[in-house]
Amino acid sequence: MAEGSESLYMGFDLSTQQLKGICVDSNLKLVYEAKVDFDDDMSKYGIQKGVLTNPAEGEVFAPPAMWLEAVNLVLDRLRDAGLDFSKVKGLSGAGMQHGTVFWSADAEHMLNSLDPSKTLVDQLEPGSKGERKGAFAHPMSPNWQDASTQKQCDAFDAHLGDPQTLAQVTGSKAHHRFSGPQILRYRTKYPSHYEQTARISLVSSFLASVFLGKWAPIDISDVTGMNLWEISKGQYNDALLELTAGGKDKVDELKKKLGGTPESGGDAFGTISKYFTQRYGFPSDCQIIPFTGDNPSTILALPLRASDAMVSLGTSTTFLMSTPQYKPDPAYHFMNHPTTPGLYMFMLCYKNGGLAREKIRDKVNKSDSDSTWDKFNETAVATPPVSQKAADDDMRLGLYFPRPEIVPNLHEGQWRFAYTPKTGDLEELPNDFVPDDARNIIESQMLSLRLRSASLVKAEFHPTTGQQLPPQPRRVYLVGGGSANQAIAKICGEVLGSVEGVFKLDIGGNACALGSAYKAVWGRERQPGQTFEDLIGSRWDEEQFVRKVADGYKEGVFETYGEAVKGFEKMEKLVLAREGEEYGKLTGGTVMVEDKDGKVHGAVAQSGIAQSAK
Ligand SMILES: Nc1ncnc2c1ncn2[C@@H]1O[C@H](COP(=O)(O)OP(=O)(O)O)[C@@H](O)[C@H]1O
Ligand SMILES: O=C(CO)[C@@H](O)[C@H](O)COP(=O)(O)O
Repeated sequence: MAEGSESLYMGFDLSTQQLKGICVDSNLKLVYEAKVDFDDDMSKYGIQKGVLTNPAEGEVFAPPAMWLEAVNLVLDRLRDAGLDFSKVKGLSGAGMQHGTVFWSADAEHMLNSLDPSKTLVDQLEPGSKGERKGAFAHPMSPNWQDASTQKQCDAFDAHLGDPQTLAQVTGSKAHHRFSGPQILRYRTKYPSHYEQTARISLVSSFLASVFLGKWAPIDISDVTGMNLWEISKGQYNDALLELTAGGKDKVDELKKKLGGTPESGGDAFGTISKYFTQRYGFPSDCQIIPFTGDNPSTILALPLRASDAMVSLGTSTTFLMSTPQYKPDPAYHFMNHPTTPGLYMFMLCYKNGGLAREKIRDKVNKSDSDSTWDKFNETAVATPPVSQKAADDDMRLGLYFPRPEIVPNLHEGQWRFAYTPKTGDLEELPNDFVPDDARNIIESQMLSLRLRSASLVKAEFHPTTGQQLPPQPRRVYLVGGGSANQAIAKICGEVLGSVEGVFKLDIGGNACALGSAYKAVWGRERQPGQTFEDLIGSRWDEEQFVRKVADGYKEGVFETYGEAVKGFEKMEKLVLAREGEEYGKLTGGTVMVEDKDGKVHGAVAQSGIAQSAK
């Protein structure tokens, strides 16, 4: 039973390009939403698409000061829209995963003694206006798009033996953006800043700390995206802490910087700080429910079943499933579920999502300033699957990476191939834009998802005929900015299948912030022992909240893409093998490839560019 229509709950999403704030009532109905767009509203920070870059070192970062400024602005906008903060009984939030924030020793006192007549940024980060005396030991937060830590990643993988073992222990092999390798690099690149760092937050716990008025713990889900947490033991792994901290005797100091992590994802961290009660009128008993990563928060936007998949089309493309199976592998991530012990979140995350699609859209529009999607969509839909006009034609496949990619670990570049399914031949095509790229880039992203999620989906049955169908998701839910796009939805359904079709949440544009708000509802209103799925499921209004936007499984087309997946896998391996030597030199790292006998090994030095591979 809902507590009463007067209770409101807030959810925040601090993502790459925006801070979004929303408000729902106890019945999960969206009542207010507002956002701050960093490029539009915060251009004085010099950011582009929300971040700053240092390409020479592969660094991507953003200033936490900008996020502080955005917190005041988004709350001002919600108040202007009519939100009465005195009704807000609880709030939670999400931060883009894998950003790391370094607080100074003064920060906690500063957070706890803020003057409500002044903005957060003026009090917490006066550093930009003179001597550095602010709340941060380092003015920048390494962003999830950062690729500067290959050396540290190699050390992480090697420390426990190999990438497979690290994945088994922490849920993921070493990744550039994960806090473990990031902290290791930070400690060696900025030793005095590391020394002055009293607390290390993720973006989620950074934002929670601001609302709490003291350092908030990293939650039980986001902590599993750091390459530091031993999932089976529910604690930090000492060997990995030792590597990160630089010695056994430094482990306790690092543990203190990281703070503890409570087991429960629902028990409040405490009540809101008086800065917010006094400045905005929040009630003093408004509870701060654990903030988590944006991806774990997204899977809380609906009662997701184990056979459903979510595809988040934001700056990144991510693929998410909730599953009771823990099957870690270097190719993807497993994390603790944010609310339900015994469940895990399976995730694939690509850097080249929205921005890569925008680049092709700009080519189709023949303009960098026309941000309409109409021509891109018309072209994508008019192009046949994998550009095959007749069944015997070659398939057109490509990789579109304007930024260094995570999956696979490859430097920026574009590659286009013709694949002959009958012979398995791949022939490289000229690397120039052609209009078919509109369809082929969507296919490329979806084929990669299909390839890597194959072991998690199972055979489904046709909803009306009962006929057994090939393994695929039951439903695909699209979220994030790109979910507004009908052509992407259609092609997504054709490639990934999904017996019941492709769906979109129909309650506001932001599933991630919604998931946070639902978490706040659960955190405050659950009965003893009531799971998140149970409470949200009991208040869920399927007809109002969800809309089918495209068909899923289509006999024939799904099988064609099954052939294309084989070519796609081969193409990726070919490009990895070929680019491995150069990439290895650039990053000091290794790239895993498979040889002709199917054995996987690292750093293939294959000079010259193969024009075809059989
Ligand atoms: N109609 C559309 N078609 C395709 N992509 C879109 C559309 N509208 C927005 N986007 C994409 O959504 C992205 C932003 O998604 P969003 O989830 O809001 O971002 P983030 O959470 O990463 O800040 C943009 O980069 C843009 O490419
Ligand atoms: O998981 C990751 C990065 O590791 C990404 O999903 C980020 O969390 C960014 O999300 P968006 O800004 O694309 O929503």
